[in-house]
Amino acid sequence: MRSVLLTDTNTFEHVTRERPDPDPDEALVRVTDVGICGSDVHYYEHGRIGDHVVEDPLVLGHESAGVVDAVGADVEGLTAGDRVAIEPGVPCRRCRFCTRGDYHLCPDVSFMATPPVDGAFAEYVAWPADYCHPLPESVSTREGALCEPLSVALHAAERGDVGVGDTVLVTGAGPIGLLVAEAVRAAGATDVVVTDVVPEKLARAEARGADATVNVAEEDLEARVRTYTDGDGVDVAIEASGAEPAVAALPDVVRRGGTAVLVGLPTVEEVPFDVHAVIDGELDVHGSFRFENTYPDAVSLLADGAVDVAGIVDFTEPLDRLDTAFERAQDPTTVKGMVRVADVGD
Ligand SMILES: NC(=O)c1ccc[n+]([C@@H]2O[C@H](COP(=O)([O-])OP(=O)(O)OC[C@H]3O[C@@H](n4cnc5c(N)ncnc54)[C@H](O)[C@@H]3O)[C@@H](O)[C@H]2O)c1
Ligand SMILES: C[C@@H](O)[C@H](N)C(=O)O
Repeated sequence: MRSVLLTDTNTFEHVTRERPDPDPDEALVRVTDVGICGSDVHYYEHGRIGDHVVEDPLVLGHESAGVVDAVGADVEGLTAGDRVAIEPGVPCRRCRFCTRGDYHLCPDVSFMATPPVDGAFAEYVAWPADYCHPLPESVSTREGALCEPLSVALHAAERGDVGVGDTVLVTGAGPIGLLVAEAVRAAGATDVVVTDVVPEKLARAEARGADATVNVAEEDLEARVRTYTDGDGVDVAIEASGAEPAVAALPDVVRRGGTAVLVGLPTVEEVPFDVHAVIDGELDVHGSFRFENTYPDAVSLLADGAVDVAGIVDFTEPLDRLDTAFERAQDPTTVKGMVRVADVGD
């Protein structure tokens, strides 16, 4: 089967590999669609993310979907021909985090495209069948692949305990921020304010229904938020940029008793944070890491038309042009690039 390896920084090698045989509990999936995540681009450019270092050739891509080709002997409920979204993180299923339901916090999770676990820029993937989520007819395989960033967003909205009538600030209008805006809307938020520093990204947020946008390169965020909320601050702020000023601003823009959620990963070691404001205002500050049990909800929301993921896509390239796809993904105005691996999906 065709597969693409990251063999060095900025270097993909197209190779032919043995098609994997599914284990008894696995499905063999013919991959159709893979989204390019910022983390894929980071590994491509730098060969590492923090302590995760690409030491051996690695297949990137963890936002994927496809069509089941075959299943292992013990698999029930999935058959060849089923279209599935592939959940990329499989935990150990035994540790205290797994057994108490927080499987995304499992320290031994195998996460696609995180060294040494191969991802989905390949014709076939063998993956535990219970982490392959069937798609109804109304949900395309492209949308199935984007259940991954949507899951990050749904988990963040849940961590923020976003409820009906809330005013939510989303900092960063990349794929995660735009999908957080969708997720909080689905959770009942009635006012969604989105920030960025790139005008094209803010235009995307506006076109997708943001109630207000703030270009924080030009405007004072705290002043805009105070004006928008009659001086109170927002009920929930979800940080989805990783930018140090956006993280540092959280205590200034959340109302007393409100919630701040940290999704974006700062690239600097330390970020100043006003702890006094957190204590004085009794703010809840929550981290949000990947997701758990979100795929069924993501699929249902897509089937109901309650969220839009396909609209964040800027371009689709075939697997043969993976280098071009990664170059296009690095354009600061790009939100999401997709790779079409096989034309058997929809
Ligand atoms: N916690 C998790 O599980 C998880 C999962 C996926 C991604 N992430 C992280 O979430 C962040 C967002 O991911 P993404 O794929 O959308 O990234 P992205 O880089 O595509 O988008 C980030 C956006 O933030 C904007 N930005 C830059 N400075 C800003 C500022 N000061 N204020 C507001 N916006 C600003 C950028 O212009 C960009 O549009 C990244 O840091 C990523 O590493 C975390
Ligand atoms: C969650 C996922 O999208 C992210 N890139 C990670 O590896 O954690």
